[in-house]
Amino acid sequence: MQTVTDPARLHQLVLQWREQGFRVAFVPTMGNLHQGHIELVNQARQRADKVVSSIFVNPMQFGQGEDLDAYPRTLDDDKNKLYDASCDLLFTPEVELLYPAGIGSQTYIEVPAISDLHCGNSRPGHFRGVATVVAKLFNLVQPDIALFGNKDYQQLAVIRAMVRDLNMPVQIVGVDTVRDDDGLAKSSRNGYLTDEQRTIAPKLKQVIDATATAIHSDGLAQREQLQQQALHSLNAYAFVPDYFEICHADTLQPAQVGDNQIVILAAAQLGKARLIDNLRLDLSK
Ligand SMILES: Nc1ncnc2c1ncn2[C@@H]1O[C@H](COP(=O)(O)OP(=O)(O)OP(=O)(O)O)[C@@H](O)[C@H]1O
Ligand SMILES: CC(C)(CO)[C@@H](O)C(=O)[O-]
Ligand code: BAL
Repeated sequence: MQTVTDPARLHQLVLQWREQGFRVAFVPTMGNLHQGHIELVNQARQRADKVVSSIFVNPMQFGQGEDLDAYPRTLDDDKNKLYDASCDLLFTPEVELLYPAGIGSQTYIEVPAISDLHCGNSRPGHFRGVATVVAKLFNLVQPDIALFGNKDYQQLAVIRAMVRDLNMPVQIVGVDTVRDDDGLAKSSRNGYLTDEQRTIAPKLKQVIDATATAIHSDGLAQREQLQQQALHSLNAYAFVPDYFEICHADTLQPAQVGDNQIVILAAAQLGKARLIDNLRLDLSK
């Protein structure tokens, strides 16, 4: 596996592959890799001849007071994991090389409507930062396909909308959430949890599952009450919930009676960790 820090060198290498007719898959990450990331690389490996991954803690998607400085940086360990997963090329740019104009002067991409909801409401400018860096990375890597986790459901929706609206020639693939045995979605930020908080953390998924069971038996007429109950349960378990919303799976707007494609989206603070999780439901079945 080759590691490249210079964007121009990365571009040169992938262009050579393209000239040779190789199909290129891309897995962007912020590092501190876990089995969720490795599943993205494994799926990329199955779908392409060459796999490129990036590790870049993107300052543009972090707000004031968020954990940009504290975000875990474990590059040597990450490189070993990517090597073991047969990644071909790792891109680890410096901030100054990826944002030569400076972040404040950088041309940006704003995906309207969907970026302002849920996580975007709590983290203003977050999805502008995500969409912009992903577009920059796509331009450098020029992948045939790019893989993202369904755990970051809204992020995936923002990226799909960007690719559609800007006619980007890349296929976006969503990969199912990899979980610990007790159901907690693997996340780099789980490392912020104390031992006691780690025992509480799986309750987030349990509350989502209980809400799904209620929707399957009673439908969506009680949507707001179900949301309130879920928030109440999370509070009782010592989370500080950010949002718990039962939404249409595509628009991410509040689900209406009669909608079949549903997603339950939740975010909650537990100690220093902001945890997110979600569940897709198909009510037509
Ligand atoms: N448990 C998981 N299963 C599958 N994919 C995941 C999982 N966690 C993260 N991913 C995906 O990995 C990619 C990189 O995510 P990122 O590096 O931010 O990791 P993360 O664990 O989500 O960290 P964070 O705590 O910052 O949210 C994204 O596409 C994300 O959706
Ligand atoms: C997609 C991404 C790599 C963009 O910085 C990041 O938001 C992430 O790791 O999910
Ligand atoms: N996985 C999403 C990246 C972030 O929280 O900034």
